[in-house]
Amino acid sequence: MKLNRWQPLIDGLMEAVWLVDPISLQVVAANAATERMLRMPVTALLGRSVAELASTPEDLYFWEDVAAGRSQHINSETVMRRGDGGLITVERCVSLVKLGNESMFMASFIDHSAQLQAEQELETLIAELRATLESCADGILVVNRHGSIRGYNQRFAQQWGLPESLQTRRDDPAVFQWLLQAVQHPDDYQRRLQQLEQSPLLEATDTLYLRSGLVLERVSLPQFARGRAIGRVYAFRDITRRLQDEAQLQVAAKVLDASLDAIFITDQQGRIVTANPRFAALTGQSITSLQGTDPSRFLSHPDGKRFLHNLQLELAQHLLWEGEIQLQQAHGGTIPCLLSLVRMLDSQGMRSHDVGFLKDLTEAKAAKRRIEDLAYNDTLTGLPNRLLLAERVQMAIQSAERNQSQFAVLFLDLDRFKHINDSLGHLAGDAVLMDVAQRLQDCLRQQDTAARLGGDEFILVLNGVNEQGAENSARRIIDALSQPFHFADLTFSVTCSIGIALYPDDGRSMDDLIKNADSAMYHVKERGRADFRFYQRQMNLGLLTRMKLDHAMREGLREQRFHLHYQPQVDLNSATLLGVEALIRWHDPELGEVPPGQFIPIAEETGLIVAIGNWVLDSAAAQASQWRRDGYRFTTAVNVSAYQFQQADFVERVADTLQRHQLPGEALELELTETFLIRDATEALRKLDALSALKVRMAIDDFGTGYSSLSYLKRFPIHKLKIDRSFIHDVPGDEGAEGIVQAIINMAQALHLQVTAEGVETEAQRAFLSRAGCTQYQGYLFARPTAASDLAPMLPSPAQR
Ligand SMILES: Nc1nc2c(ncn2[C@@H]2O[C@H](COP(=O)(O)O[C@H]3[C@@H](O)[C@H](n4cnc5c(=O)[nH]c(N)nc54)O[C@@H]3COP(=O)(O)O)[C@@H](O)[C@H]2O)c(=O)[nH]1
Repeated sequence: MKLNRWQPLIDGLMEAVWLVDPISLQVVAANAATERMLRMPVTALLGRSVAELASTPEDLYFWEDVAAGRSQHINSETVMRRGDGGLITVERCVSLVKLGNESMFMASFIDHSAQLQAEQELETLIAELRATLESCADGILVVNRHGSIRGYNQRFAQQWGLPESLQTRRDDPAVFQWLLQAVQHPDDYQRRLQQLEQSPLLEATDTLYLRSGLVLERVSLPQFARGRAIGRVYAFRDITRRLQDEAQLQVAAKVLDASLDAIFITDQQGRIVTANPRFAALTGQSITSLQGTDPSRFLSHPDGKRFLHNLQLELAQHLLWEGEIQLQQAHGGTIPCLLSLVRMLDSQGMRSHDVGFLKDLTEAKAAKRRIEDLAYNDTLTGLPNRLLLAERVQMAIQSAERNQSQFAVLFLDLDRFKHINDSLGHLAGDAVLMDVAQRLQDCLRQQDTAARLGGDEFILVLNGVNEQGAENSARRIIDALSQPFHFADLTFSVTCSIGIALYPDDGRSMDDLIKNADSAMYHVKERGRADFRFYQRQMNLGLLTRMKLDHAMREGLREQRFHLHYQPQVDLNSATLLGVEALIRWHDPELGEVPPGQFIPIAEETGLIVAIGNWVLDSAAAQASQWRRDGYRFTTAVNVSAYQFQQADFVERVADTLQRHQLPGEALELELTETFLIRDATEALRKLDALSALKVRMAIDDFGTGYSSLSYLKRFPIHKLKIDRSFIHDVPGDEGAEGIVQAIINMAQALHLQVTAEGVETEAQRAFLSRAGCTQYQGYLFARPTAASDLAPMLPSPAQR
């Protein structure tokens, strides 16, 4: 074929080429490149109409135009169908060429499919990269090696607050300027950028503080292409929150470390994950050894296992448990602690951690105990104070009410305690008080209470005792306190006075009981101290009554409203009058006849007893002197109060009285009580010796009710014992009373003392006393106290004078 001679020409071409007959518009030749491009043999093309092979309208129209002579050339991109049915994009160029003397259309095709695919793939890649870039949580900025911006993502724009206007135009200097003004330290920022530009291979991580408050971590990595650095990628990570969290964690860690509370944190399984140094110190374990352990092994509670069960329930329900526990220590001890256990939940509401806060209560408890001690106990002696005493008395009242029983309140006051303080100093005084407190406690049973009211005043509450029990205790206490006290190298003695009030007869409240016991104690003081006394109703006349009586007594003295009665003291067998006892009487125009048992105690309290006693002494001496002048030789006895006896000039006054009334000393008998002698023995002995020198007789009144000690009877110049009428009242018949009366009589005989029985009212009493060896008596059996003028018939006849 003639066309074949062009075959080698087109076969040598790289592009796919067809030769098309201009008349038939059929393919007359196609080269091997066509075969490769269309994946079909050339033979499948030869002789075929180009219109038939056209795959697009453009190609079809072109070949129609060629056929009509309207066109001879086309060069554009078109689509061709391959042998396998696939379409390829080609750039196709058709021109009419002269080959020798023939004209021929030459169609050449350049396959753009691969390029197009590469372009599409590149686009896809770029799109993917863009999507990746945009989905990245970090801000990304890419620059080329000259520093020009290649791209950045939206996150970057957001982080830096890049305005829309800068994002939509390409203006690198403006963007960089924006970045520069956004940082807090532009100079440092700039310097660092220059360093990075000068060192294209440098990998760096920096922290940038933006003015907006954001903190960005910038990771800068060189970008390589074919082994060469072609630019740099900056990744900006927002670490603001992380820094804040870290800062908060650091603060939290510091707080944990510095906390005075012990803190532990457990995981979901309740195992300790961490604990602070305070918890480690309290438990005596290291933090590492605590990790993984169950904190319940350190917690104990009186409720035992029930406590742990309840704690877990409470935590589950209220996410909080608070209460007092004992913290077990490694060495076996325990510490009282306040535990606050807080449950933390995760975002799903499940148990995440339990945090335990422990406050050591040791000091707080000690302080509380100390406050309670201070509130309830006397600081010096440690004995209960008035507050605690009130509680104890209240309990005693309740118990007595329940059991229909009694209890006793003893008011104890040390005698002349002020002297100890003044002469030996307050340290000695304190030592005595502490010693007294100890001795009192030693005397009491466990159910009793010894309290200190202050100064040298103590209150004792004896539960469930009656009069006898109270008396026994009082005697025991007086005895215990009479034992020598030692301070430094000094030894001295201390006595006390005790007043006793019994519940319910002497008061139904603490105040009443203490007040009445105080009154009774006061009477002990007045009657010579170092003794005890039960409260008697008249002791506590109201203040108004006391003041009224005091006033009336003073007026009575001025207005001579007092007078004396005399009661005979007679020989027990012959009834011969041997003496008389002067007894004061007072008739007040308003109050009427006031018995001495009522006004003498008040006069003793107010001190008026000295004036009254002086008046009695003077009046009795005057009467005795008169009897003396009338030829009678009996003695006249006068009662002397403790306070009166204590007067420094007492002996001189007696001497003066005797002298003024020309009365020999032996005509006067002074009746004293036992406590006078015991209280200040040396001073008492001095006075009694002086009175004895005046020949004045001394009788011990109410004998048997006090100490009744043989030693003082032997030491003192005493002439007579008067057996108290309370013993006489019970004889004959009461074995105890009989024994006491007999013992007193025997004692008096042994000491060569006279003995007078008081209050003899019956013949039986007189007969008993006679059998017992008593020689004298006084009492209603013979005569009541009576005026001197009425005494005449009873006076001894002149023969007996
Ligand atoms: N310091 C002074 N004390 C005085 C003086 N005068 C009296 N007193 C004391 O007052 C108390 C009561 O005295 P009084 O009411 O006078 O009672 C005396 C007698 O009346 C009473 N007595 C005598 N015999 C009987 C009797 O058979 N039965 C009975 N029930 N009572 C009787 O005893 C009182 C005398 O007691 P005493 O003095 O213990 O011997 C009383 O304590 C007086 O001491 C005074 O001038 N100064």
